[in-house]
Amino acid sequence: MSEENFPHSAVPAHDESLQQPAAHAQVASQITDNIVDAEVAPQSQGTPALDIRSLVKIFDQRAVVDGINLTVPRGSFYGLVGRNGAGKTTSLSMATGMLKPTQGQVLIGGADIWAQPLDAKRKVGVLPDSVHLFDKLTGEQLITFAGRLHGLDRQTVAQRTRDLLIAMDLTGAAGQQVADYSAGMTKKVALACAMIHAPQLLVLDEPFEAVDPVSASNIQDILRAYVAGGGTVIISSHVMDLVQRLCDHVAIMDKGRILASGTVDEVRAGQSLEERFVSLVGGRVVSEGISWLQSS
Ligand SMILES: Nc1ncnc2c1ncn2[C@@H]1O[C@H](COP(=O)(O)OP(=O)(O)OP(=O)(O)O)[C@@H](O)[C@H]1O
Repeated sequence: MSEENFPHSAVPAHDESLQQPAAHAQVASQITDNIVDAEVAPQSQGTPALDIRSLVKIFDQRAVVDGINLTVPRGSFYGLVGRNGAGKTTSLSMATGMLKPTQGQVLIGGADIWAQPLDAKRKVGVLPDSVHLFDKLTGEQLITFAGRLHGLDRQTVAQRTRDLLIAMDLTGAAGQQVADYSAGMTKKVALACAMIHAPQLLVLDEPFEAVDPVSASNIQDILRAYVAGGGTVIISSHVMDLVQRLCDHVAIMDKGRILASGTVDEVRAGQSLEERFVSLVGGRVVSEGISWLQSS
């Protein structure tokens, strides 16, 4: 995504009207409308946004990611679903250069994440699973810091920080230390940091976990518009309804392997995604409950 095309709705951060929910919703939708990237769209037929080839991670002599292949087309909204411990976070950590694979290759927009890390990392924004932030900074300082780390000039960073604070409904907490944020607010400020350099690809590990429904809807609107403008999003989630509603592609992962991948309609094959997931992955426990848990 071109930096110039990132939203620049020049709404002052201290505009009191932003404290009103309706005004906030209006501004958020204005920002959403603006996250349309004219430069990314024409390339959407070319190189995949993310190409994972024969990726393996061995921990303690156990392959927790066992030779996965995944091609994420540009302009797609891709869901990666799996049970706890399936290997989603490990895969996404390797895909974004945070964890060295035992074997395999990852290309981001054609750039090898290990051989051309600067080129590849410029193209991607990452929301990791467990977020370690400089939490003595305020939310505004943290987003600004992320923008400056990406080499953006001060004015651009200031505009984008303001836009992102509004979009994430964090203007009221902009001056508060991140250490004092709730889990959902921390997730949102981390998401803002992942987006500030207007990457071509967003890799988001459980982006809606702990986020309130209003903020989740606002973030979903932003991500949909980003994809409509040619950006690519990959999210991991356990929530099948969300993935079925939000994503156009999905991969089902279990025990370090991809069991099915493709468009959501292809993968669910006439069933709901949840039914398809359970039928592929199995693991439903048939029991009569825990006897000692019954009230006497
Ligand atoms: N650093 C590590 N050392 C050893 N084992 C690890 C390490 N990190 C992850 N694992 C193991 O790898 C497997 C996959 O973990 P991972 O976090 O990728 O799963 P996940 O699909 O993201 O799970 P969840 O949905 O619960 O977040 C698990 O069995 C986990 O215990």
